[in-house]
Amino acid sequence: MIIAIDGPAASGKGTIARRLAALYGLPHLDTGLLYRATAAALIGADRDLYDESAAVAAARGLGLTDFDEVVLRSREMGEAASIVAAMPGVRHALLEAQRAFAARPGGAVLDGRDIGTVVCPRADVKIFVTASAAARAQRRALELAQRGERADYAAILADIQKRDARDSERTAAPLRPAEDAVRLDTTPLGVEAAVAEAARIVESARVRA
Ligand SMILES: Nc1ncnc2c1ncn2[C@@H]1O[C@H](COP(=O)(O)OP(=O)(O)O)[C@@H](O)[C@H]1O
Ligand SMILES: Nc1ccn([C@@H]2O[C@H](COP(=O)(O)OP(=O)(O)O)[C@@H](O)[C@H]2O)c(=O)n1
Repeated sequence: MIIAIDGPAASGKGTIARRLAALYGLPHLDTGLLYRATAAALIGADRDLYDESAAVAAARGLGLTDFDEVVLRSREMGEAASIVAAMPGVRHALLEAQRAFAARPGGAVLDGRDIGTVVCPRADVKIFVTASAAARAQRRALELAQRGERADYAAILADIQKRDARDSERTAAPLRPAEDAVRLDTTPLGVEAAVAEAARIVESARVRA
């Protein structure tokens, strides 16, 4: 079974994807880390983030496991990731590895922006996770504060809105729900309720299959 989870920044898609993967015994790929790692490689090599050929080379050089999540999950890296993610060459360089991950025997759970639309258009289950920008900014502020990163709510809200706009308005694989995705608004839901609702969506897709 392939489960595709998409949605905007800090909507809770990673949390839901990890929990569904554990529930169904499936491997999980957080595809945002690929774009974050591409950006981190450019920054580490002191290259311009808008240099598409350097970004493509960085994307091609990535493994799927060599991630330092402490560095990659910073605010700065989220913003940098969305710059390189708008480049068609970068998306193309990362596509095959994501599809190969999804094609593992037994299936997989992938989360990102274009899993249901581009990476796995034939996924068995597609969930598009949303939440209000205010709820997402609050969650991300709490997450960053827990990790010891300075977390100014207003700045995080502005970051999220800018990144949502860049991700939705780009021409290469923009953030949007697949036509056959089920939408899950987690604004009023805690983690447990959101995961339970996502599991219910998976179960009803399995009944239909
Ligand atoms: N339904 C929820 N209610 C409250 N907090 C949540 C919920 N879902 C996720 N979180 C928290 O919000 C933050 C962002 O969630 P995450 O799953 O990483 O989002 P995304 O992968 O969409 O960026 C994390 O700290 C997570 O624990
Ligand atoms: N499948 C994906 C995953 C992430 N991305 C890009 O990578 C950035 C970081 O993604 P992420 O999922 O790690 O970010 P959060 O939603 O966790 O804040 C996004 O803002 C997108 O620009 C993408 O374009 N396609």
